[in-house]
Amino acid sequence: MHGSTTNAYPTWRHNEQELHKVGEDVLSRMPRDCSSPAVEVPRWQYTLSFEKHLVTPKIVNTASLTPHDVKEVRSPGTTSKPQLQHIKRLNGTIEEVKKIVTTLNEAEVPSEDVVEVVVSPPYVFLSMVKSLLRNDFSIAAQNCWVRKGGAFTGEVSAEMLVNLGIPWVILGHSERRLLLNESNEIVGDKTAYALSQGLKVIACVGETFEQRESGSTLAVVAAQTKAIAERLSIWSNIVLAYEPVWAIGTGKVATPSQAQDVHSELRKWLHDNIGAEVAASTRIIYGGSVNGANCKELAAQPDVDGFLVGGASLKPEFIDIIKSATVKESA
Ligand SMILES: O=C[C@H](O)COP(=O)(O)O
Repeated sequence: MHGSTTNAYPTWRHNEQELHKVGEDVLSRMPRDCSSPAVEVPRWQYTLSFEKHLVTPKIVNTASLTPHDVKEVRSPGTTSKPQLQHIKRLNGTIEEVKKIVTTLNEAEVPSEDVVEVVVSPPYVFLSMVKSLLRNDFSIAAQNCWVRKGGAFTGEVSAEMLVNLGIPWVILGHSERRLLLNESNEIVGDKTAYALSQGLKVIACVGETFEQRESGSTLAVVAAQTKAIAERLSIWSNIVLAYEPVWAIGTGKVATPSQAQDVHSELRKWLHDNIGAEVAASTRIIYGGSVNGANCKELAAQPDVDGFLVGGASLKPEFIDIIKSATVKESA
């Protein structure tokens, strides 16, 4: 669907000319702003991100793993079970990661048919977490290469994640969009390729503070979503994560109304541009300063299907966040 760019990324064996072509292609698509989109999954999803103390999804810092995100997602009217994903950024040590996993393993949380929990540690901890984590929780990587693996030193391919038995990958997080210049198109390409290899994707979208202030929030998330949607034909393995950049790690959580408004518009966009079934079945989770105190009210919003949690996932309150998946059921 990308025409000339479809085969622009060589595989293992390529020559210098091919590499140069890839580099030019990537650079030519680097964004000058930060508008981007996201994806889908079953109803409820919780993503725990150990940003500074834990181990999972995102690669953030190296020294300390902090539980960065716990997300709960529930999509209205879907048969799919909740999904909880635990994401950790680039922080942490082996000891810290083990401690977090132990806490998760000992936690009493709703059953798998109520909430799906996904833990996302940095690459280097994926195998360890996979071997230690309870079987009813899943694992996600925090990123993967845009195309088939090859001579791209330092990158990790979707094929490698599949080979490791990692079922999920988070793509398009605002930190990668903003700090590493990942454009909407690159995020869309990454999503399509990861899905083609059998990975399930949590695709992140969200506006900056300036974009919200200028009234372009919906246009930004729609453009981000469109760049993903136009590269997909099947939506069963995608979860969309709405993460307003201004709320990530700031303590300034979106109000339930703000979150619901954007989630509702994203679902409407899916309905109008993809179809009613995809709109109803795609989980749209919220991320950005979710904690034990605000999770229930957010989870009660009709179009909030789970959370992508960062900082709070390092604390005991992340269990409360997971449990908020039951809020709608008891309403
Ligand atoms: O990956 C996690 C999200 O970016 C949210 O992070 P946060 O819960 O620390 O704001």
